[in-house]
Formats: sequence, structure tokens, C-alpha cells
Amino acid sequence: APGDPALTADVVIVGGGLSGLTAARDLVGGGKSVIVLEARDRAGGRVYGMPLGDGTTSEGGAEFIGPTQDRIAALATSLGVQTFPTYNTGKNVYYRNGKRSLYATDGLLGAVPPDWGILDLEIAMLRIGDMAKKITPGTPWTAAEAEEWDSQTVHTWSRGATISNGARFLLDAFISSTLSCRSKDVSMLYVLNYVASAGNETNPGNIDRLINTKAGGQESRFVGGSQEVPLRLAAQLGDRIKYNAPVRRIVQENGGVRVEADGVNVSAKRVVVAMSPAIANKIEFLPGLPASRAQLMQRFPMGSVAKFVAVYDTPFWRAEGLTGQALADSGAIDATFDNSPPDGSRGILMGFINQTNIRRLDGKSPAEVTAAGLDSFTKMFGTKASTPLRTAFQRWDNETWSGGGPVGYTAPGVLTEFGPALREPCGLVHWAGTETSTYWTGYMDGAVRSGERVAQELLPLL
Ligand SMILES: Cc1cc2nc3c(=O)[nH]c(=O)nc-3n(C[C@H](O)[C@H](O)[C@H](O)COP(=O)(O)OP(=O)(O)OC[C@H]3O[C@@H](n4cnc5c(N)ncnc54)[C@H](O)[C@@H]3O)c2cc1C
Repeated sequence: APGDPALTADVVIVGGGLSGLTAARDLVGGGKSVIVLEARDRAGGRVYGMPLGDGTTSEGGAEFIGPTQDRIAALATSLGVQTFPTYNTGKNVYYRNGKRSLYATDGLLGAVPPDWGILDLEIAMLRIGDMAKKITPGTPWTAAEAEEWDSQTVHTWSRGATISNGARFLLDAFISSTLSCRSKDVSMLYVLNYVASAGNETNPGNIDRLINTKAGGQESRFVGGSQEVPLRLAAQLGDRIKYNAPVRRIVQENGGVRVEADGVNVSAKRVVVAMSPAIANKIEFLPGLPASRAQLMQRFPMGSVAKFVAVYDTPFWRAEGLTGQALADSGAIDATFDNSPPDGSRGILMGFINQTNIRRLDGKSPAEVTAAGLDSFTKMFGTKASTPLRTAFQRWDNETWSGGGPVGYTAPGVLTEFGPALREPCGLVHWAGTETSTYWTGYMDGAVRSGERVAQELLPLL
């Protein structure tokens, strides 16, 4: 705003999440001056160590890393952050139609619960895999069948492709646990691209790598918590990052950009907007953006998700032969993981509260959310789960600077019509954020890849 101190840099980066921080690292490495403007009082965005109230934290946002997520892996290694395997020994819990059952994840069908309709499901999953092979990751609108797949939701497709309630429930659960939305919210084309994107340049994406713990996206965790990665990268960037500086307006004028944030203005040659399209839509652009980009940002909502954790003096489920992973069709939590520290010195259960379930808890008190979370854990893991030492939860739908999570998704008709505007620079404005990534879109790896891509895009222009 007028009167605020004015800084100058080659590039101003809006957003201090993994995408913005990575872009800053590479631009600084290329000899350019950079200022990062971050709305929050911390770096990391959707990567956040949720305080447990005893001086320790548990992952409140992004957590897992798996094979082919090469760029987040390289970044973590460069910062001295190690990984360890997600606890995955024993059986998983399946809570369905009021009944609890256990299932092994190393059987013929992999990590699929033993529901009626399992063959029906397998056939549908194979079909999804075959369709995803026809997608070029990052540009799904170029597929020959793009119009057909972008004309239906996953719900519409799955009701045609399956006959059993079990298969339909599990396909809905796949969408809820990966995108935190309902199958009726999201385009089939979007999901096929998500599957195709779960790989790298030499290993085509596939559904198993997307959803599995063993050999999949949930295989490993970071020692000390995932937030170590953005926090250490932010420390390297030092006072190039300005916190508590929400950007309100981006003005392109006189051959450069002026970026106006609360308390500070920055003039630069170019600007990178490093966040989800939905959150970028809160910024005023002058002159206005091309309609295809402006309207893309109106059509890219965030999922609705919270993470709930309970801390116990031991991971008691391990002694009972359980992984700590569960899937449920009722209650607040629909999927869980063992979030204990690497040495198992105490037990932490983590549950996702997704889509309708978290909206039902809108306006509820922390005590009511906690009661709902513990009720779920108790149904899944027995009465021992009802008496934790402490609990915590992190809602993302209430976060002003995230607007939900884990990722933005699109309803039918959006990618084929507006998708090409996702990465296309608008004059001096460039776009990063996991939503723009070719591989592992929606993940930390995608965020890092998008930061690396935007830096490569900019360096020859500066
Ligand atoms: C509950 C949950 C679980 C997840 N689990 C995983 C997982 O297990 N593995 C995985 O790889 N990924 C996971 N993810 C996804 C992962 O967190 C994201 O893909 C990634 O962190 C996105 O990084 P980003 O830089 O693209 O965006 P963000 O992290 O959203 O960064 C955007 C930044 O911009 C800032 N900002 C917004 N508006 C403004 C403004 N106007 N001015 C200035 N700054 C602004 C925000 O504060 C934020 O810091 C999860 C996410 C959630 C929410």
C-alpha cells in the first residue's frame, strides 16, 4: 500500500510453500535476487508440524513420500532430512456396515479390503489404469478421449463400470482418501491425470503407486517431521523471505511488476505466484488476467480435509498385529495411519476427516471434534484408543491461506476448456504450485517440481 517500504528484486515470489521456496532456491542459485512474500508467520504452507502441546509436533499436513518422488527426495537429502518407513507390519482394519474386520495387505489383490465386489473393483481399477496410460501427465486435455472423460464425474463413471455396492464404496473411498472430495465432485479426466502423474520421466504413473503404502506414495516419512524440509530451506533463504506479508495486489506496469503486500511493496522484473489456483484467486491483478486464467481460478476448488491425532504411551495396536491403517464407511474418520515416531517410543494414531465428514463438524467446538475423532479410533482399534494422553487436530478448510486441501481439483468440463491456462505465464506473471506439476501433482514432490520448472522458465528471461 502507499507509504509502505518498497523493496526491489529480480523476481518476487508470492508464497513460501515448497513450490515458492524451491523456485527461490534455484533463482538465487542462478545469481538472481529474490524476495519471497509469505502471508503466514511461517514457511511451508500445506506442510506443517502440528503442535501436540508437549513441545513436540506431528504432521498436520503433508507427511508421506514414496518411490519416484525424486525431487522432494533430492531436496530433503540436500538439507540433511532423513526418511524412515511408514509402519506397515500386520493387518489393516476395515470398518463397514457397523462391522469390524481385519485384512492382510500382502495377498493376491494387494492392499484391497475383503469386500463383496472385490473382483468388480479390481476390473474397474484395471480399466482406470488402462485409461490413465492414454494420458500425457500434465496435459490431460490432449488425450483423444479427453472430452468424453471430462464430461463425467468419477461417480457417474463408477456407477456404469461396477455393479456391487462394495466396489462403489471402495472407489468413493479411493477418491475421498486421495483428494478429500466426493466422487461426484471430480472429473474422471482429472483423476486419470492424477493416476498418470504418480510416476516420473522413466516410470509411468499407476494407481498402485498412488494409493499403496508399500512401494507407493505412503511408503516413508521424514525423521523429525516433514516440516523440517521447508523450515531448513527457508533458513537458507534467510531474510529474503518476508513473513506476515499477504499479497493483495499484483500490478504490471512500466515493463515490470509491483507487488503490494500488507506492510511491504516489492518492485521486480517478474513475479511467481506459487500457490493453488483457488488461493491465487484472492489476489487482485492489474491489469486483469486473461479470462481463461481468471476463470480457471474460479473453477479449481480445494478438497476439504482435517487431520486428527491421538497420542498414547505405546503404539498398542502393533502388539495386536495391526498396522494402524484402517478404512471406514461411517464416523468422522475414514482413513488412518500409524504416526508414531521412528523409535516407537510412544504411539500416535492419525486419522483423516474428509469431505462431508469435516463439513458436518463445521462450527463445532474443539471438544466435539475430538470426541468424534476418538469415537472413530475406538471403533477401529478398540477401547484402548478411547483414552489417549493427548489429542490434536488441524483443519485445512478453515485456513485462510490454504482454503482446504490436500490439493485443488476440477469438476467436469474444466480441464478440457481451461486446463491450458494452468501454467501459461500471463505477461510478467508466472505460475507455480503443486497443481501445475506434471508429475506427482497434489504432492510435495509436485510442489518442488513446479518450483524447479518455473525457475527454468524464468532464468533465460531475466
Ligand atoms: C492434510 C494434508 C495431507 C497431505 N498429505 C500429503 C502427503 O502425505 N504427501 C505429499 O507429498 N503431499 C501431501 N499433501 C499435499 C502437499 O502438502 C502439497 O502438495 C504441497 O505442500 C503444496 O505446496 P505448494 O507450494 O504448491 O502450496 P502451499 O503449500 O499451499 O504454499 C502456498 C503458500 O502461499 C502462501 N500464500 C497464500 N496466499 C498468499 C498471498 N496472497 N500472499 C502471500 N502468501 C500467500 C500460503 O500461506 C502458503 O505458504 C497433503 C496436504 C494436506 C493439506
